[in-house]
Formats: sequence, C-alpha cells, structure tokens
Amino acid sequence: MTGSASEAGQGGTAPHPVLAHRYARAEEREGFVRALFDATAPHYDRIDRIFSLGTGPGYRRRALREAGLRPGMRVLDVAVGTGLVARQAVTITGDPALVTGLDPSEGMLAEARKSLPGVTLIQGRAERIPLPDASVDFLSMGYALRHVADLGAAFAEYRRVLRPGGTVLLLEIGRPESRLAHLIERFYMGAAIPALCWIAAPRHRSGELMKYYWETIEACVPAGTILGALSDAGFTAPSCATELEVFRAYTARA
Ligand SMILES: C[S@@+](CC[C@H](N)C(=O)[O-])C[C@H]1O[C@@H](n2cnc3c(N)ncnc32)[C@H](O)[C@@H]1O
Repeated sequence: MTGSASEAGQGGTAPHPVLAHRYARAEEREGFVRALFDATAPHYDRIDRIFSLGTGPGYRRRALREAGLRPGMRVLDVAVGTGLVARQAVTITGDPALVTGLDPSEGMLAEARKSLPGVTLIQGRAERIPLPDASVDFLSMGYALRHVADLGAAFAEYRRVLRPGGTVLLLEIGRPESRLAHLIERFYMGAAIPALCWIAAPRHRSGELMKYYWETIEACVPAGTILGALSDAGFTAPSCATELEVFRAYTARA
C-alpha cells in the first residue's frame, strides 16, 4: 500500500451521519443497521468473497501487518462482524485469547463464534466500548465507519482503550478520484455487485439491502473527515494508504 494523508483528499471535519435523511433519529438508524446485519450475517462471508474477488483475507492480513500488529499484542477488533479481520489478527498474534471482537449485531456475533474459538466476543458499539482504559495495544475496525453516526465519540473511545503509543487501524472504502476509476466503481457497485449478490443470497432480494450498501458507499466518510476526527481525538501521526484508489487503510498512534 502506498499514499499519504494529503493524497487521500480533503473532506472537511464536519460530522458525516450516513443516511440521516432517511433515519432522522439515531435509535431508528441503529435499529435498521442492526436488523440489516442480523439478516445478512449468514451470507456475509460469501458476499465479501464476491465483492473482493477473493482478495479480502490477504488484504486484511497485509494491512494489519503493515500497521504494526505483531505476535503477543492485545487486539480489539471493533465491528468484528463474522470475524474477517479478527481471524487474520489471530494468525498474527498467535493466540486467540489476545483478541477481542465487538459488534452490535447478534447475528454477526453468532457467525463469528463459529470461526473464532477462544476469541472473546462482546455485543456493543464503537461509541461505548465496555473495556477498561489502556487495555489494548492495537485496535482495528474493518468497513464500518460508514455506520457510525458519531465519529468523535467512537475515536475518543478508541483512544481511551488503547495504551499510550498503541495503534488504531481503520479499513474503509473511499470514492475514487479519477473519472475512469469512478465509472468502473459505479458499474461494479451499482450493477455487478448487486447482480452477484442477488444470485448468491436469493432470500435477500428485498432490494433494501443493496440499496443501503449503495447509499453507504456513495456516502463514504471522506478521508479528510476521518483524519481530522482522529487528530481531534488526540491521535498522532494520522495517515492514509490507498490501494486501487478505493481501498483505504487509516492508521494513527494513541
Ligand atoms: C460491513 S460489516 C464489516 C465486518 C468486518 N469488520 C469485515 O471486515 O468484514 C460492518 C459491521 O459493523 C457493525 N456495526 C454497525 N454499527 C456499528 C457501531 N456503531 N459500532 C460497531 N460496529 C458497528 C455491523 O453490525 C457489521 O457487523
């Protein structure tokens, strides 16, 4: 991965509530997102394999390594989902007991339990983490910033639970800047992926799921907003590495 904060583009530091126009009240939106992920959970890994053309596990492992995850470190994986990041963290730390996963969706946690024996899994949200101060060395979050309404609250919690000098790694999808890449992304996200998911998860043809994914990708939190919110929360050296103009890995030190 290459790149820097300045290459990642500017987005201002204003809060970026996703889908605020559809779900005026935070609890309504949280309920919708939780129900959506509960319903998607059994299909999530298959959809991720299609979406990433099988590169997801390797990319997640590489990002963790490049951000400095090493054997013996205590890890909190926020938005653990079915465990796609946490599984890679276990292979690096070498001990599942060092890894904790947090997610609000019981359906996602049920899937994670199947593939993460020995990992502590907790139901909860990024904005309120039920762990003591300075209790982890490394905190990761994969593809979930879009769902967090209050970035400031989440990042304050990340800083609190990380030990001084600990690392935060945020994996996200960003909108590509070049016109060609943007057109490819629009076709991929707007036509190819919905069609593949339609085939892969036929019970979820509601359209609501793909509409939500599409809207959250269109409404991705801009890089400048993420980097600004990390600095505001007291993190140092925030930076962003970009791969294929779309996959972004943000790191910073507590
Ligand atoms: C797209 S999945 C990502 C799962 C996994 N991290 C990965 O890399 O594939 C997004 C996850 O974020 C979770 N989530 C939604 N809102 C959240 C919040 N406020 N705090 C923590 N997790 C949240 C969802 O329940 C879901 O499991």
